[in-house]
Amino acid sequence: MKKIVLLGYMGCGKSTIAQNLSKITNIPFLDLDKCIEERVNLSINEIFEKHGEVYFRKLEHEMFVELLQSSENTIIGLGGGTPCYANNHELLKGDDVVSVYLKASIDTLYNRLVHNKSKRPLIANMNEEEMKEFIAKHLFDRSFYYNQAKHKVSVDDKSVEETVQDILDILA
Ligand SMILES: Nc1ncnc2c1ncn2[C@@H]1O[C@H](COP(=O)(O)OP(=O)(O)OP(=O)(O)O)[C@@H](O)[C@H]1O
Ligand SMILES: O=C(O)C1=C[C@@H](O)[C@@H](O)[C@H](O)C1
Ligand SMILES: [Mg+2]
Repeated sequence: MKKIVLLGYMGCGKSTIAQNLSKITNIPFLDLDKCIEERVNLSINEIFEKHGEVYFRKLEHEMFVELLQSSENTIIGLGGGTPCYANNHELLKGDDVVSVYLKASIDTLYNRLVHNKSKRPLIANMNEEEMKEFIAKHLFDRSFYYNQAKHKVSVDDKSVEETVQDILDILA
């Protein structure tokens, strides 16, 4: 069964775009972060605080494998770091996987995240200057993994509808 997998940096719009794509295609959407939270009954912040990032990455890998194995067509929105750990990037290349990297510039990400960081533990405690520097370096480190996706869609200066249309074109 086909899995449409959306990936990219925190704030690139994976959850927002996946929800809208799901409405149009009638393919159910599963948000990996939400699935993890429901599995352990803790928020992402609480998992990081109580158990640390290594534990989170292990759960994230297990849940991603599980979602890929389900027998339904689904849209899966990954966490921002998912492709960058536990060889998860190899799973983006599977036969039944349509993986799409939602590519956003540092400025787009910064502008979206600066007032929206509290639920994102990696940046929650940074000031504005630190955040910009962090996003720039982090995106550079992660780009190799994001670029393993089969398709790439630029999201800068696009509305949600325009980005969704770009993905529909890929699926056509
Ligand atoms: N054109 C756009 N496309 C997508 N999101 C947009 C757009 N314009 C503004 N936004 C906003 O940017 C934010 C993107 O956040 P979203 O939670 O969808 O990203 P994410 O990639 O799922 O992040 P995370 O990895 O942290 O879960 C939301 O607040 C959304 O409303
Ligand atoms: O970019 C990341 O590493 C993360 C992104 C979020 O989606 C969550 O999965 C978590 O906050 C880690
Ligand atoms: Mg999300």
